Amino acid sequence: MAPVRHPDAPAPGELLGAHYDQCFGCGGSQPHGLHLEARAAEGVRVTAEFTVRPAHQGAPGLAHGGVLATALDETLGSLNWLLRVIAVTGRLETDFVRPVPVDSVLYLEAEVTAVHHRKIYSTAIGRIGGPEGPVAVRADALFIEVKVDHFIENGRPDEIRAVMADPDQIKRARAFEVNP
Ligand SMILES: CCCCCCCC(=O)SCCNC(=O)CCNC(=O)[C@H](O)C(C)(C)COP(=O)(O)OP(=O)(O)OC[C@H]1O[C@@H](n2cnc3c(N)ncnc32)[C@H](O)[C@@H]1OP(=O)(O)O
Repeated sequence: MAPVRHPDAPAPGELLGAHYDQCFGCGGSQPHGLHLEARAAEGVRVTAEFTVRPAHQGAPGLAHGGVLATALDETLGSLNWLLRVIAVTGRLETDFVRPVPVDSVLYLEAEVTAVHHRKIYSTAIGRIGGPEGPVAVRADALFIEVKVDHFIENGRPDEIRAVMADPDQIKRARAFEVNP
């Protein structure tokens, strides 16, 4: 089935903000994290930006492939907020097309292509420098819808309790959006 944008999804252009401040992909409290910023786009699409820092190197002066896969995973994961579905990555298939130098901005675009029961199919592309830049990475992903119990049963109790104690209801909901 074609994906359906939730009526309460953030408006196109709106920054999604971090879903969890300890998230390695988007959280502000991870000094070496990606600090990726995703923005809602039209339909079930997002755009995102991530600046490659020295802490993200694999080879000298170049981004680590696993870090780039994280940027793709994080961007693809943020699509689920537009569907308002709690889901985790089941499969992430990545093409590394071109090396990404430290200090460059990776500009990402992602969209949900189809939904089948609990399965959410999505795709993403990352370009160096901006929307017209050369393609550096691509990914196709399968996210699987889960209940919040997935996190409560599998996560560490201390972190779960800390999130549940947050008086901010939106923050509580978003922490479990994908990966606490
Ligand atoms: C905004 C924030 C962005 C953050 C982005 C970060 C996102 C993440 O990184 S999440 C963390 C990484 N992912 C995980 O930890 C998930 C670990 N895996 C799991 O917990 C489980 O395997 C889980 C929940 C994915 C699936 O388990 P379960 O709920 O038992 O589902 P299961 O019945 O096996 O599968 C459901 C369907 O998905 C399919 N499926 C499951 N896994 C896969 C896979 N890897 N490849 C292909 N198909 C799969 C199954 O075949 C099945 O299909 P169908 O309904 O057609 O028979």
